[in-house]
Amino acid sequence: MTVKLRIAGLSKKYENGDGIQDINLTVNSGEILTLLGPSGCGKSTLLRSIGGFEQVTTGKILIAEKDVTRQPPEKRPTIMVFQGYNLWERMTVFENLEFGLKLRKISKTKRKQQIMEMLTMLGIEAMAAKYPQQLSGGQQQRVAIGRALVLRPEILLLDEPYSALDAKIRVQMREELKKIQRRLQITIIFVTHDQEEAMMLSTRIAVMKKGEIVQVGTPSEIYNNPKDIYVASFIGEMNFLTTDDGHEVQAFRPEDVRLVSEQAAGENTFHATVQQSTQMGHYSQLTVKLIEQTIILFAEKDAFESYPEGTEIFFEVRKMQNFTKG
Ligand SMILES: Nc1ncnc2c1ncn2[C@@H]1O[C@H](COP(=O)(O)OP(=O)(O)OP(=O)(O)O)[C@@H](O)[C@H]1O
Repeated sequence: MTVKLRIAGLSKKYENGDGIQDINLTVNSGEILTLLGPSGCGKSTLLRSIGGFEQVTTGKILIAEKDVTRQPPEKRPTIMVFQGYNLWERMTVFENLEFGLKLRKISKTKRKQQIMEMLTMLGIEAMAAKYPQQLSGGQQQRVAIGRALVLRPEILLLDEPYSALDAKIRVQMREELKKIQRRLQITIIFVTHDQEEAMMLSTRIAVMKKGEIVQVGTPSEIYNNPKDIYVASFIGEMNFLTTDDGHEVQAFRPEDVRLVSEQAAGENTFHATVQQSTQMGHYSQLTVKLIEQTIILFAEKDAFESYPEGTEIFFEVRKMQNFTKG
C-alpha cells in the first residue's frame, strides 16, 4: 500500500483561537477517507489546509511524499469540490470540464476525448451542450466532480458535496462515487457530518472533535470498538447506563440484546418495562424504562406486537462496553 497523504503535527489557528490542532493522519492510495464530526469541529479547516486554501500554523503536509505545506492550491496535485459546486454559469457543461485542460495545454482532440469519457462515466454525456442552470442538482454535482476528475488529481477533496441534495439522490450519488473511485483508483478525502454517509462511503473514517482527530478506523472498527463515549454516541445508536460509582458508563447498541424469559435471566440480564413499541420496517424498536433510565432496544420485526406498552421484559446484553466518564 502506498501512502498518498501524510499529515504530521498540523495545526491551523485562526485569530480568534479557533481551528485545528495536533493533526496526524496518513491516507493510503485508493482510499476514501472521511472526516466526520459535528459542525464546527474543524473538518473544513483540515480539508482546506490539505488543498492549500489555508496557511497552516505548524506541521507538515506531504502528498506522494512531497512536501506541499507552503505551496498554493494550484501547485498542489489536489482538487477541491466546494459545497456550492461553483460551476461557471456562462459555460456549457463541456466547457466547464474543458477549462482546466486548456490551461494545461492539452490538445483539442485529447481534450474532447477525455471530457466525453468523463461525462459518459458520470452518465451526463447528453448534457454536454447544456448550461449549469439547465441541470438538476444531482447533475450539477456530477459536473463538479467531473470537472475535478478530468484533471486527474492525486487526491480529490470533497466538502459535504451532497448536502444540498435530497435523501434519495444522496444515496444514489454515494454509490456512483464509490464506483467511479474504484474504477479510477483515486484517493478521496470526504467531509461530512452525516455518520450514515460516512459509514457507507469510507474505507476509513477519522472522527473529529473540537479541532482534533479522536479516532481513525474502518467503519466497522469505529462502530464496533469506539474509543470513547463521544465516538460511541456519534456513530449509530448507543445506550448508556451510569454505574453506581458514577465514573464508569456501560454502553451497548440496541441490536446487541436478546429478549429472554425471567427463568433464563443470568448475568448481564436486565429487567425493564416497555414504554413504547414501534415497528420500524424490518425491525421493531422498543423504548424501555430500566429503573431511572430510558433506553432503546431493537427486536425482530413483529416484536412490537408481542411486547406492547406496559409489558415487563427481561433482556440480555450480549456485548457491553465500559467507558470512563470524562
Ligand atoms: N476563516 C475563519 N476565521 C475564524 N474562525 C474560523 C474560520 N473558519 C472556521 N473558523 C472556526 O474554526 C472552527 C472550525 O471550523 P470548520 O469550518 O473547519 O468546521 P467544520 O467541522 O467544517 O464545520 P461545518 O460542518 O459547520 O462547516 C469553528 O469554530 C469555526 O467557527
